[in-house]
Amino acid sequence: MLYHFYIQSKKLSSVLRSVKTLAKPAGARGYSSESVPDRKVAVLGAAGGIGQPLALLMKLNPLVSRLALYDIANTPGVAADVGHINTRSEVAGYMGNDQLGQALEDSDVVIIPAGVPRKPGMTRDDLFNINAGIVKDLCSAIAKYCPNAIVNMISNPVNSTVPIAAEVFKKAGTYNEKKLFGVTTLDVVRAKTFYAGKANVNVPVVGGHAGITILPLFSQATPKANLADEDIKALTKRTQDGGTEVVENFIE
Ligand SMILES: NC(=O)c1ccc[n+]([C@@H]2O[C@H](COP(=O)([O-])OP(=O)(O)OC[C@H]3O[C@@H](n4cnc5c(N)ncnc54)[C@H](O)[C@@H]3O)[C@@H](O)[C@H]2O)c1
Ligand SMILES: O=C(O)C[C@H](O)C(=O)O
Repeated sequence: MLYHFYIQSKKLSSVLRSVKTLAKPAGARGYSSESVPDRKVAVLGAAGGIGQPLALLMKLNPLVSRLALYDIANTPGVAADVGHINTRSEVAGYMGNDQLGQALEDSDVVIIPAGVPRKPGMTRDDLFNINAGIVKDLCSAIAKYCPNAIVNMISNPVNSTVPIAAEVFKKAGTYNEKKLFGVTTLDVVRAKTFYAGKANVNVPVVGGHAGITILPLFSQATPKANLADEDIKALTKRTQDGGTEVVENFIE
């Protein structure tokens, strides 16, 4: 899991750099004594299984200057813990709906792993009823407190939570298609690992983040391997079922 978020964190670095051009004029709110500008990242669902390692990785990211960790429980402890890491960013914990606005205010990037994860035997769609409501409420707050932020949706089912976020932002008049992302980097990482199991390969993955909507393009992979059709089918299936492979191996 940590490895996956390392990759996502690397991708996030380019998102954080692009914040400069997307969200504000260059140099705005920069520290006078530093060349690195002020960038606030908020993690919603920061005390969870994904939120905690993600908070750690954001704390290690030199592009982040302020890190807001929000959850409905346990964020004071998580924020104290992560705050002990001796990197540049200031960490603050926020807990409960009353503190959501403060957590989001001035955020350049919001990352959302809030909600329920699936258990063995469940599909991501089985999470819809609970997570749709959570995501809707969080996105309404984003539209109010940081309407210009880049939003990265991790909460499943990503294929549905991203459209929910889009509709909330459209209704609020804050929707920007260039600033709303579903985090599907795991699919790319899995495709690369199953293709070659090592660095320096590239496998494009298009589509969504569930079952057959995950479409790794092994025919376009580099370096080229001239795989047989059966091998491509098997690699595609393993990539599509990667999340299930992880979930089935977690025992309560
Ligand atoms: N997109 C991806 O690649 C990817 C990868 C892994 C997990 N996920 C999804 O991320 C979500 C979280 O997974 P997890 O393993 O961290 O679950 P978890 O249960 O360990 O953590 C979820 C956290 O969300 C918090 N939460 C619940 N309601 C909230 C609300 N209204 N506001 C703020 N926080 C709230 C909980 O208190 C908890 O700390 C799941 O939906 C899971 O399927 C997506
Ligand atoms: O599969 C899940 O439920 C979690 C995540 O979407 C994953 O792909 O690992």
